[in-house]
Amino acid sequence: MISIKNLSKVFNTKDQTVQAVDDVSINIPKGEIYGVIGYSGAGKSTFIRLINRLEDPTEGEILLNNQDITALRKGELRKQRQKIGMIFQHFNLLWSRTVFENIAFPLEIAGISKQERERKVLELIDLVGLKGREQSYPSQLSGGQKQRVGIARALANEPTVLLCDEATSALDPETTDDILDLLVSINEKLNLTIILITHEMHVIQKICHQVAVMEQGKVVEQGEVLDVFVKPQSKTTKRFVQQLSPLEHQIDRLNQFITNDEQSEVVKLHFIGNNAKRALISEVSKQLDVEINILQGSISPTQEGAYGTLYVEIKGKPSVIQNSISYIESSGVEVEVLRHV
Ligand SMILES: Nc1ncnc2c1ncn2[C@@H]1O[C@H](COP(=O)(O)OP(=O)(O)OP(=O)(O)O)[C@@H](O)[C@H]1O
Repeated sequence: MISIKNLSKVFNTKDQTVQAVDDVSINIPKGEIYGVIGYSGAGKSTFIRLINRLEDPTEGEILLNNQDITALRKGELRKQRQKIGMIFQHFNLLWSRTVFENIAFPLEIAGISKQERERKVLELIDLVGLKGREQSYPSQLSGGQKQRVGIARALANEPTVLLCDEATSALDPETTDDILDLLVSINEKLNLTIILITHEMHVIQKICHQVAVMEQGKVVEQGEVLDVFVKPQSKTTKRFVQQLSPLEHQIDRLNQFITNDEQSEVVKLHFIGNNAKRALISEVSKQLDVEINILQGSISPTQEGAYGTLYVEIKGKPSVIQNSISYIESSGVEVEVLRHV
Protein backbone atom coordinates (compact mmCIF):
# COMPACT_ATOMS: atom_id res chain seq x y z
CA MET A 1 0.00 0.00 0.00
CA ILE A 2 1.22 3.49 -0.84
CA SER A 3 -0.26 6.16 1.31
CA ILE A 4 0.08 9.78 0.31
CA LYS A 5 -1.09 12.32 2.85
CA ASN A 6 -1.58 16.05 2.40
CA LEU A 7 1.18 16.28 -0.17
CA SER A 8 2.04 19.77 -1.40
CA LYS A 9 4.75 21.30 -3.53
CA VAL A 10 5.29 25.01 -3.94
CA PHE A 11 7.82 26.34 -6.46
CA ASN A 12 9.20 29.75 -5.64
CA THR A 13 10.72 31.38 -8.67
CA LYS A 14 12.11 34.88 -9.04
CA ASP A 15 8.84 36.45 -10.03
CA GLN A 16 6.17 34.02 -8.88
CA THR A 17 5.07 31.31 -6.52
CA VAL A 18 3.41 28.22 -8.04
CA GLN A 19 1.48 25.70 -5.99
CA ALA A 20 2.12 22.74 -8.32
CA VAL A 21 0.69 20.10 -5.98
CA ASP A 22 -1.91 21.18 -3.46
CA ASP A 23 -2.86 19.02 -0.48
CA VAL A 24 -3.13 15.68 -2.30
CA SER A 25 -4.13 12.58 -0.33
CA ILE A 26 -4.35 9.19 -2.07
CA ASN A 27 -4.17 5.55 -0.98
CA ILE A 28 -2.96 3.02 -3.54
CA PRO A 29 -3.43 -0.66 -2.65
CA LYS A 30 -0.62 -3.07 -3.51
CA GLY A 31 -0.85 -4.53 -7.00
CA GLU A 32 -3.11 -1.79 -8.38
CA ILE A 33 -2.65 0.23 -11.52
CA TYR A 34 -3.43 3.79 -10.42
CA GLY A 35 -3.80 6.52 -13.01
CA VAL A 36 -3.53 10.25 -12.51
CA ILE A 37 -5.01 12.31 -15.32
CA GLY A 38 -5.00 16.04 -15.89
CA TYR A 39 -4.47 18.71 -18.50
CA SER A 40 -1.12 20.34 -19.07
CA GLY A 41 0.03 22.24 -15.99
CA ALA A 42 -2.27 20.34 -13.61
CA GLY A 43 0.72 19.17 -11.55
CA LYS A 44 0.96 15.53 -12.66
CA SER A 45 4.70 15.47 -13.39
CA THR A 46 5.49 17.21 -10.15
CA PHE A 47 3.26 14.77 -8.29
CA ILE A 48 4.97 11.68 -9.71
CA ARG A 49 8.44 13.19 -9.21
CA LEU A 50 7.61 13.73 -5.54
CA ILE A 51 6.99 10.01 -5.11
CA ASN A 52 10.61 9.10 -5.80
CA ARG A 53 11.89 12.37 -4.39
CA LEU A 54 13.16 13.74 -7.69
CA GLU A 55 11.41 16.74 -6.10
CA ASP A 56 11.26 17.40 -2.39
CA PRO A 57 7.77 18.10 -1.07
CA THR A 58 6.94 21.34 0.69
CA GLU A 59 4.56 19.47 2.97
CA GLY A 60 3.04 16.03 3.43
CA GLU A 61 3.93 12.38 3.75
CA ILE A 62 4.50 9.51 1.32
CA LEU A 63 4.43 6.11 2.98
CA LEU A 64 5.94 3.41 0.79
CA ASN A 65 6.71 -0.04 2.19
CA ASN A 66 5.84 1.44 5.61
CA GLN A 67 8.54 4.03 5.26
CA ASP A 68 8.02 7.75 4.95
CA ILE A 69 9.95 8.61 1.78
CA THR A 70 9.88 12.30 2.63
CA ALA A 71 11.86 11.73 5.83
CA LEU A 72 14.69 9.67 4.30
CA ARG A 73 18.27 10.91 4.27
CA LYS A 74 20.52 10.61 1.22
CA GLY A 75 21.93 7.11 1.81
CA GLU A 76 18.59 5.57 2.80
CA LEU A 77 16.89 7.38 -0.06
CA ARG A 78 19.30 5.90 -2.61
CA LYS A 79 18.45 2.42 -1.31
CA GLN A 80 14.67 3.02 -1.31
CA ARG A 81 14.83 4.50 -4.80
CA GLN A 82 16.02 1.16 -6.11
CA LYS A 83 12.61 -0.14 -5.10
CA ILE A 84 10.89 2.54 -7.19
CA GLY A 85 11.22 2.03 -10.94
CA MET A 86 10.40 4.81 -13.37
CA ILE A 87 9.78 5.07 -17.10
CA PHE A 88 9.63 8.28 -19.10
CA GLN A 89 7.91 9.75 -22.12
CA HIS A 90 11.20 10.10 -24.01
CA PHE A 91 12.65 6.87 -22.65
CA ASN A 92 15.85 8.44 -21.17
CA LEU A 93 18.06 5.63 -22.47
CA LEU A 94 21.86 5.74 -22.66
CA TRP A 95 22.46 6.14 -26.38
CA SER A 96 26.03 4.82 -26.39
CA ARG A 97 25.02 1.59 -24.67
CA THR A 98 23.35 -1.45 -26.17
CA VAL A 99 19.94 -2.75 -25.06
CA PHE A 100 21.72 -5.28 -22.85
CA GLU A 101 23.99 -2.64 -21.32
CA ASN A 102 21.13 -0.21 -20.71
CA ILE A 103 19.23 -2.82 -18.73
CA ALA A 104 22.36 -3.93 -16.89
CA PHE A 105 23.18 -0.35 -15.84
CA PRO A 106 21.04 -0.11 -12.67
CA LEU A 107 22.30 -3.56 -11.65
CA GLU A 108 25.90 -2.37 -11.99
CA ILE A 109 25.11 0.61 -9.78
CA ALA A 110 23.49 -1.70 -7.22
CA GLY A 111 26.73 -3.75 -7.15
CA ILE A 112 25.26 -6.97 -8.55
CA SER A 113 27.84 -9.52 -9.77
CA LYS A 114 28.49 -9.91 -13.51
CA GLN A 115 27.06 -13.41 -13.65
CA GLU A 116 23.89 -12.46 -11.79
CA ARG A 117 23.54 -9.33 -13.93
CA GLU A 118 23.67 -11.38 -17.07
CA ARG A 119 21.04 -13.79 -15.83
CA LYS A 120 18.74 -10.97 -14.75
CA VAL A 121 19.11 -8.94 -17.96
CA LEU A 122 18.30 -11.93 -20.17
CA GLU A 123 15.25 -12.69 -18.04
CA LEU A 124 14.06 -9.08 -18.39
CA ILE A 125 14.70 -9.01 -22.13
CA ASP A 126 12.50 -12.04 -22.42
CA LEU A 127 9.82 -10.49 -20.18
CA VAL A 128 9.52 -7.34 -22.31
CA GLY A 129 9.67 -9.19 -25.63
CA LEU A 130 13.06 -7.99 -26.91
CA LYS A 131 14.80 -11.33 -27.46
CA GLY A 132 17.31 -11.03 -30.28
CA ARG A 133 17.79 -7.27 -29.83
CA GLU A 134 20.31 -7.49 -26.97
CA GLN A 135 23.16 -5.96 -28.98
CA SER A 136 21.13 -3.23 -30.72
CA TYR A 137 21.65 0.41 -29.83
CA PRO A 138 18.66 2.60 -28.92
CA SER A 139 18.96 4.49 -32.23
CA GLN A 140 18.29 1.21 -34.03
CA LEU A 141 14.99 0.63 -32.20
CA SER A 142 11.41 1.80 -32.77
CA GLY A 143 9.71 3.95 -30.14
CA GLY A 144 7.84 0.97 -28.73
CA GLN A 145 11.03 -1.08 -28.50
CA LYS A 146 12.81 1.82 -26.75
CA GLN A 147 10.05 1.93 -24.17
CA ARG A 148 10.39 -1.83 -23.68
CA VAL A 149 14.05 -1.25 -22.84
CA GLY A 150 12.96 1.52 -20.46
CA ILE A 151 10.53 -0.87 -18.77
CA ALA A 152 13.11 -3.68 -18.47
CA ARG A 153 15.63 -1.23 -17.00
CA ALA A 154 13.06 0.08 -14.53
CA LEU A 155 12.32 -3.48 -13.38
CA ALA A 156 15.97 -4.52 -13.00
CA ASN A 157 16.17 -3.97 -9.26
CA GLU A 158 12.82 -5.65 -8.62
CA PRO A 159 10.94 -2.52 -7.57
CA THR A 160 7.74 -2.66 -5.57
CA VAL A 161 6.29 0.24 -7.52
CA LEU A 162 6.66 1.41 -11.10
CA LEU A 163 6.11 5.08 -11.91
CA CYS A 164 5.14 5.88 -15.49
CA ASP A 165 5.54 9.48 -16.61
CA GLU A 166 3.44 9.86 -19.80
CA ALA A 167 5.07 6.61 -20.92
CA THR A 168 3.03 6.24 -24.10
CA SER A 169 2.59 9.88 -25.11
CA ALA A 170 5.36 9.73 -27.72
CA LEU A 171 3.99 6.55 -29.32
CA ASP A 172 1.44 5.93 -32.07
CA PRO A 173 -1.93 4.45 -31.01
CA GLU A 174 -1.08 0.86 -31.94
CA THR A 175 2.28 0.90 -30.17
CA THR A 176 0.61 2.62 -27.20
CA ASP A 177 -1.77 -0.33 -26.90
CA ASP A 178 1.12 -2.83 -27.08
CA ILE A 179 2.99 -1.05 -24.30
CA LEU A 180 -0.19 -0.79 -22.20
CA ASP A 181 -0.75 -4.54 -22.68
CA LEU A 182 2.82 -5.15 -21.53
CA LEU A 183 2.25 -3.03 -18.41
CA VAL A 184 -0.89 -5.03 -17.57
CA SER A 185 0.93 -8.35 -18.01
CA ILE A 186 3.81 -7.16 -15.80
CA ASN A 187 1.33 -5.90 -13.20
CA GLU A 188 -0.34 -9.31 -13.14
CA LYS A 189 2.82 -11.45 -13.31
CA LEU A 190 4.78 -9.52 -10.69
CA ASN A 191 1.90 -8.10 -8.64
CA LEU A 192 3.64 -4.78 -9.17
CA THR A 193 1.93 -1.55 -8.15
CA ILE A 194 1.92 0.90 -11.05
CA ILE A 195 1.30 4.64 -10.81
CA LEU A 196 0.96 6.41 -14.11
CA ILE A 197 0.30 9.93 -15.19
CA THR A 198 -1.31 10.77 -18.48
CA HIS A 199 -3.46 13.28 -20.29
CA GLU A 200 -5.17 10.53 -22.31
CA MET A 201 -8.36 8.99 -20.99
CA HIS A 202 -7.79 5.99 -23.26
CA VAL A 203 -4.80 5.00 -21.12
CA ILE A 204 -6.90 5.16 -17.96
CA GLN A 205 -9.74 3.23 -19.58
CA LYS A 206 -7.53 0.49 -20.92
CA ILE A 207 -5.40 -0.40 -17.93
CA CYS A 208 -6.16 1.44 -14.68
CA HIS A 209 -8.13 0.13 -11.72
CA GLN A 210 -8.41 3.52 -10.03
CA VAL A 211 -8.04 7.07 -11.22
CA ALA A 212 -7.46 10.51 -9.75
CA VAL A 213 -8.25 13.63 -11.75
CA MET A 214 -5.93 16.59 -11.12
CA GLU A 215 -6.63 20.24 -11.71
CA GLN A 216 -4.49 23.16 -10.55
CA GLY A 217 -2.52 20.92 -8.22
CA LYS A 218 -5.56 19.43 -6.53
CA VAL A 219 -7.21 16.05 -6.92
CA VAL A 220 -10.76 17.02 -7.88
CA GLU A 221 -12.10 13.49 -8.18
CA GLN A 222 -10.84 9.98 -7.48
CA GLY A 223 -12.18 6.44 -7.35
CA GLU A 224 -12.67 3.19 -9.25
CA VAL A 225 -12.34 3.79 -12.97
CA LEU A 226 -15.76 2.38 -13.76
CA ASP A 227 -17.49 4.58 -11.14
CA VAL A 228 -15.71 7.71 -12.31
CA PHE A 229 -16.48 6.97 -15.97
CA VAL A 230 -20.12 6.27 -15.38
CA LYS A 231 -20.78 9.14 -12.98
CA PRO A 232 -18.17 11.85 -13.50
CA GLN A 233 -18.74 14.67 -11.03
CA SER A 234 -16.41 17.53 -11.86
CA LYS A 235 -16.42 19.52 -15.08
CA THR A 236 -12.87 18.44 -15.88
CA THR A 237 -13.68 14.76 -15.42
CA LYS A 238 -16.73 15.11 -17.64
CA ARG A 239 -14.55 16.60 -20.37
CA PHE A 240 -12.11 13.70 -20.09
CA VAL A 241 -14.90 11.14 -20.20
CA GLN A 242 -16.24 12.80 -23.34
CA GLN A 243 -12.91 12.05 -25.04
CA LEU A 244 -14.03 8.43 -24.96
CA SER A 245 -17.72 8.86 -25.63
CA PRO A 246 -18.02 10.78 -28.86
CA LEU A 247 -21.74 10.16 -28.48
CA GLU A 248 -21.93 12.76 -25.75
CA HIS A 249 -21.02 15.36 -28.37
CA GLN A 250 -23.86 14.27 -30.58
CA ILE A 251 -26.57 14.68 -27.99
CA ASP A 252 -28.17 17.50 -29.98
CA ARG A 253 -28.88 14.99 -32.76
CA LEU A 254 -31.26 13.28 -30.35
CA ASN A 255 -33.26 16.45 -29.89
CA GLN A 256 -35.44 15.66 -32.91
CA PHE A 257 -36.69 12.55 -31.10
CA ILE A 258 -37.51 14.35 -27.87
CA THR A 259 -41.12 15.57 -28.14
CA ASN A 260 -43.94 16.59 -25.83
CA ASP A 261 -45.86 13.51 -26.92
CA GLU A 262 -46.71 11.59 -23.76
CA GLN A 263 -46.59 8.34 -25.75
CA SER A 264 -42.84 8.69 -26.37
CA GLU A 265 -39.84 9.07 -24.09
CA VAL A 266 -36.17 9.25 -25.05
CA VAL A 267 -34.01 7.70 -22.35
CA LYS A 268 -30.31 7.20 -21.77
CA LEU A 269 -29.35 3.85 -20.29
CA HIS A 270 -26.09 3.27 -18.41
CA PHE A 271 -24.99 -0.34 -18.52
CA ILE A 272 -22.24 -1.40 -16.13
CA GLY A 273 -20.32 -4.66 -15.80
CA ASN A 274 -22.24 -7.79 -16.79
CA ASN A 275 -25.34 -5.75 -17.54
CA ALA A 276 -23.51 -4.40 -20.56
CA LYS A 277 -23.67 -7.86 -22.13
CA ARG A 278 -27.38 -8.44 -21.52
CA ALA A 279 -30.02 -8.41 -24.24
CA LEU A 280 -32.18 -6.18 -22.06
CA ILE A 281 -33.90 -4.23 -24.81
CA SER A 282 -35.37 -7.25 -26.53
CA GLU A 283 -36.29 -8.64 -23.10
CA VAL A 284 -38.27 -5.50 -22.17
CA SER A 285 -39.99 -5.17 -25.49
CA LYS A 286 -41.09 -8.83 -25.36
CA GLN A 287 -42.14 -8.82 -21.70
CA LEU A 288 -44.03 -5.52 -21.75
CA ASP A 289 -45.05 -5.47 -25.38
CA VAL A 290 -43.55 -2.05 -25.91
CA GLU A 291 -41.83 -0.55 -28.93
CA ILE A 292 -38.23 0.48 -28.38
CA ASN A 293 -36.15 2.25 -31.03
CA ILE A 294 -32.40 2.24 -30.59
CA LEU A 295 -31.07 5.70 -31.44
CA GLN A 296 -27.37 5.57 -30.49
CA GLY A 297 -25.14 3.32 -28.46
CA SER A 298 -21.58 2.50 -27.49
CA ILE A 299 -19.80 0.07 -25.24
CA SER A 300 -16.37 0.58 -23.63
CA PRO A 301 -14.25 -2.05 -21.91
CA THR A 302 -12.26 -1.18 -18.75
CA GLN A 303 -10.09 -3.24 -16.41
CA GLU A 304 -13.04 -3.67 -14.06
CA GLY A 305 -15.63 -4.65 -16.67
CA ALA A 306 -17.44 -2.96 -19.51
CA TYR A 307 -19.76 -0.01 -19.41
CA GLY A 308 -22.05 1.19 -22.09
CA THR A 309 -24.44 3.94 -23.00
CA LEU A 310 -27.55 3.39 -25.06
CA TYR A 311 -30.04 6.01 -26.16
CA VAL A 312 -33.47 4.61 -26.94
CA GLU A 313 -36.95 5.90 -27.65
CA ILE A 314 -39.69 4.04 -25.79
CA LYS A 315 -43.12 4.28 -27.41
CA GLY A 316 -46.44 3.35 -25.85
CA LYS A 317 -49.02 4.42 -23.29
CA PRO A 318 -47.53 6.49 -20.44
CA SER A 319 -48.17 3.64 -17.97
CA VAL A 320 -46.40 1.13 -20.25
CA ILE A 321 -43.46 3.51 -20.69
CA GLN A 322 -43.24 3.91 -16.91
CA ASN A 323 -43.38 0.14 -16.40
CA SER A 324 -40.64 -0.34 -18.98
CA ILE A 325 -38.41 2.18 -17.21
CA SER A 326 -39.07 0.47 -13.86
CA TYR A 327 -38.27 -2.92 -15.40
CA ILE A 328 -34.98 -1.66 -16.80
CA GLU A 329 -34.07 0.02 -13.49
CA SER A 330 -34.86 -3.11 -11.50
CA SER A 331 -32.30 -4.99 -13.58
CA GLY A 332 -29.58 -2.67 -12.28
CA VAL A 333 -29.32 -0.46 -15.36
CA GLU A 334 -29.51 3.25 -14.68
CA VAL A 335 -32.09 5.21 -16.64
CA GLU A 336 -32.09 8.92 -17.39
CA VAL A 337 -35.11 10.44 -19.13
CA LEU A 338 -33.99 13.12 -21.60
CA ARG A 339 -35.72 16.45 -21.96
CA HIS A 340 -35.01 19.33 -24.31
CA VAL A 341 -32.21 21.53 -23.07
N1 LIG B 1 10.88 23.44 -11.40
C1 LIG B 1 9.82 24.24 -11.46
N2 LIG B 1 9.92 25.54 -11.12
C2 LIG B 1 8.83 26.35 -11.15
N3 LIG B 1 7.61 25.97 -11.52
C3 LIG B 1 7.44 24.70 -11.89
C4 LIG B 1 8.53 23.76 -11.88
N4 LIG B 1 8.05 22.55 -12.28
C5 LIG B 1 6.73 22.72 -12.53
N5 LIG B 1 6.36 24.00 -12.30
C6 LIG B 1 5.00 24.56 -12.43
O1 LIG B 1 4.12 23.73 -11.72
C7 LIG B 1 2.87 23.59 -12.39
C8 LIG B 1 2.59 22.12 -12.63
O2 LIG B 1 3.52 21.62 -13.56
P1 LIG B 1 3.63 20.07 -13.95
O3 LIG B 1 4.73 19.94 -14.97
O4 LIG B 1 3.72 19.28 -12.73
O5 LIG B 1 2.21 19.83 -14.64
P2 LIG B 1 1.75 18.66 -15.61
O6 LIG B 1 0.35 18.37 -15.26
O7 LIG B 1 2.73 17.55 -15.55
O8 LIG B 1 1.82 19.33 -17.02
P3 LIG B 1 2.54 18.81 -18.36
O9 LIG B 1 1.77 17.62 -18.80
O10 LIG B 1 2.42 19.97 -19.30
O11 LIG B 1 3.95 18.51 -17.97
C9 LIG B 1 3.01 24.41 -13.69
O12 LIG B 1 2.43 25.66 -13.47
C10 LIG B 1 4.49 24.53 -13.87
O13 LIG B 1 4.83 25.71 -14.55
